[in-house]
Amino acid sequence: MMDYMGTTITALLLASITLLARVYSLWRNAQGLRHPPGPPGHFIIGNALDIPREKRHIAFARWAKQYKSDIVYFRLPGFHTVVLNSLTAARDLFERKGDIYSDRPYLEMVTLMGHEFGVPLMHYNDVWRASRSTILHLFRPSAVAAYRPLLRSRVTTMLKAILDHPDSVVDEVRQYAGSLPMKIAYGRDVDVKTDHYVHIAEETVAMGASVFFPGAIMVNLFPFVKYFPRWLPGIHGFKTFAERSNQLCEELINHLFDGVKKDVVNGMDGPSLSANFIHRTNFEQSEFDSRAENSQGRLHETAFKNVMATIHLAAGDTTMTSLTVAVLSLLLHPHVQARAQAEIDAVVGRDRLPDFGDRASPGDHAQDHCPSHSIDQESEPNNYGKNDSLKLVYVEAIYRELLRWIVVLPLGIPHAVTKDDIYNGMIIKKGTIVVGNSWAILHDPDRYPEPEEFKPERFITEDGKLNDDDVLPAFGFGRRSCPGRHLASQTLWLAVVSLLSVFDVVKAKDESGNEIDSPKAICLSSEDYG
Ligand code: HEM
Repeated sequence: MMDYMGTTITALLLASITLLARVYSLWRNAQGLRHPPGPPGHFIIGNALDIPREKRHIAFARWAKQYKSDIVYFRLPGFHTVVLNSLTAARDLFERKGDIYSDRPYLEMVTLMGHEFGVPLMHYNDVWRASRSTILHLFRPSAVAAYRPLLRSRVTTMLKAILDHPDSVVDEVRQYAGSLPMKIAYGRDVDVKTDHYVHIAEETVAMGASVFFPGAIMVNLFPFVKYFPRWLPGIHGFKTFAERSNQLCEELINHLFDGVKKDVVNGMDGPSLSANFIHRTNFEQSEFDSRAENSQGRLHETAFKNVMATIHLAAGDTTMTSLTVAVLSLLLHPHVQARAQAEIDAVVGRDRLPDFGDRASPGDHAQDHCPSHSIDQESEPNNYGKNDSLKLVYVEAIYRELLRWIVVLPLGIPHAVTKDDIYNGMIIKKGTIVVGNSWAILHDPDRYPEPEEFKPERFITEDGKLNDDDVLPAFGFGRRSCPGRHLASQTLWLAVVSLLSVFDVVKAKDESGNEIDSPKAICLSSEDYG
């Protein structure tokens, strides 16, 4: 009897709260505060049927046109979502109001899968702050300079491998890009095609991406289904998926780091961020509390291990994909290759490979202090700041156009807002998921005429200089923007310029001599240059 009354009272309470919330929302609307425009939703399911499974960035950009608003709104059960389709809106909210637009959405499946250990999916709290500031420190522009010797040596290996196997250009750029995070974080030399940890990192990223959207999986919309028994239809699948993910995360976080620990104990360790950390902390597990740092502002081991695994996950896949896209983009645009090669010829000549000193003002090299956490400190003086007309301006424009033309993370990683906000008379409620549509921003025809065309020259002014658009939306926004972008920029630039300086990327031919859609590298001889 008491149970029955309790249930009835709870039900009445819930109904009253829902009613009050609805009345409050109607009252707000009556004050002229409406959600941003968007497709009309249906009862309960909201806009679940309007969201395409693929190429959402294009659908959202289309909605922006259809509803004549750069910011659009849709609703899914339990979630309000807003998409920002213009640079102005992204800057206004993610940057100017960064204090409230920097959380990540609360998605049940992300928690069940154990993905919150990673900085990209952490909530906006002290652990995130400490972890992110460590990554920013490790990959600040001056610290990234320390990786130049490593990048040069890896790029030379890549060029030699392509020379030996001209049809494997994509495999070799992936090897170059994918092997770097493992080397930097754990000091491991890996073959990305066969390495177990590279494979599980790829699987983990793919698993995360497949559920990191409210409507992607039922448990995101109706979290209580996690309590349902496995034998009910639809429950076993997501529970097994979550268990597999936890297993992979555990391996990624602990096994690699513990391997470095063993190497340190045996005196077998090479340079790496993990080895530096282990040496510095000398295995002391000092002063822990619920925060990520100790009183000297240093991360404790658990938080540091999570940061290393984050670097492995966040850096590998994005950079490998960017370089794969780069090779395919060059393949489709032979005239771009020819113009870049002429520039390299004029600026660098044929006696050496291009180097970072030939790079035209990428904006990454303002300060150059010695990093304290780095491996292999760069010792030679750089020549940034030398006359820009002696630099590779067109190659820099290609680098920017590559980031713009095919955006690797077209919708970035969704942010969430931690307080009710009003923007241009529209209400954005606390907890709303806020998506920056980087693709729409980088394909805005007002900023980038003929946005579907691959035109590096759009970044060059009439007097032959680079303009000030460094396509940062490709790396996200505000306080959550990519802290690895300086490393990414160096890694991509060096690979692209080196490829261009040694090879033509052309279409391969099948056995009958017909061109096929996969790339092949042809070494440029001195006659080709002439
Ligand atoms: C071409 C390569 C890369 C691209 C296109 C890229 C892009 C992005 C984007 C779009 C975000 C989301 C930003 C936002 O939420 O607004 C992000 C976040 C992040 N990236 Fe990258 N990234 C790249 C390489 C890297 C590298 C090399 C590292 C590590 C060294 C890295 C580490 C991270 C981390 C830790 C975050 C999460 C930041 C946070 O939530 O506070 N990324 N990246």
